[in-house]
Amino acid sequence: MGSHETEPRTTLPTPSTPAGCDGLDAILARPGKAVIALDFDGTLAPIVPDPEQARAHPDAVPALAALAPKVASVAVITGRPADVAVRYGGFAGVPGLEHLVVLGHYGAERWDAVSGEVSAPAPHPGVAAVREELPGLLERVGAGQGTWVEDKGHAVAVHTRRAADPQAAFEALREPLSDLATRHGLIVEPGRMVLELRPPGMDKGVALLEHVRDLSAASVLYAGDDLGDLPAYAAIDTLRSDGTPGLLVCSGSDEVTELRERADVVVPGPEGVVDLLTALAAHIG
Ligand SMILES: O=P(O)(O)OC[C@H]1O[C@H](O[C@H]2O[C@H](CO)[C@@H](O)[C@H](O)[C@H]2O)[C@H](O)[C@@H](O)[C@@H]1O
Repeated sequence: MGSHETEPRTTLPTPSTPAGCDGLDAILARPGKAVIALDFDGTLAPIVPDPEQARAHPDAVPALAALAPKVASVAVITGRPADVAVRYGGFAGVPGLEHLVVLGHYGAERWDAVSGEVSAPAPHPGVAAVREELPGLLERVGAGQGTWVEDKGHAVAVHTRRAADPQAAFEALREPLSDLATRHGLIVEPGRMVLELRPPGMDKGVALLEHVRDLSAASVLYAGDDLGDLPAYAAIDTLRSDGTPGLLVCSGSDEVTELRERADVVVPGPEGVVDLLTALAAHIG
């Protein structure tokens, strides 16, 4: 269900694993010590063909705002630049989200609602070099119409969703883009019909671990939909083995199966994520 129905769903799903049950129990037992962390595209925002048109699900911000005052922290951890996620999410100046944190560029950037400021690392020189070489490379490999370059400042992403055959275009670009990234000290981050060339050294797992440990949180929920979320899933494994329970949520799609297989709870896309957040807030009371 979603925005078209009048009653919000308040039934919490039963996690499919004992560890997931422990995670959910721990969040409900001591919500004030829980971190709720979520990816943006595909999790809070429905996937759309044009990345510049992505926006948070209309019920996402109200759901986050209802939950945030009841938990230790709500954080959005995204591959987007932090300021872009804040804009597309509509996260700034929202009552209830005064302490929201957005960790952008896979955790390399941080936006705090408290200050409204973004802290960002120095640019990696490889990004400028890649930006320069990319048009020539795309022409040489015959990347067709519909292949689109998103300049993210600290990274460059090549999208194929709008190509005639998105998956074939994605596969054809994998190797040449990997070579280009390697030559300039970058890595390739594959995602849903996107290959991103970005600096190494940070991922959503590192970002999530730091955030949870900074807050001395006692439990954590992470929701994601794409390959770039797998390090955050691994971070939850680490936290669990250190005695901090966690809940792995997959915002399900047909495009990525890896998360679905590892998740404790699978929900049907951003609409299902919103329902879960709403149910959590209702259960915390
Ligand atoms: O970490 P995320 O918040 O999930 O960001 C990952 C990438 O998301 C965006 O691309 C994806 O969403 C687009 C809009 O729905 C879609 O068109 C595209 O196919 C998806 O891959 C974004 O454009 C990238 O910069 C992010 O890295």
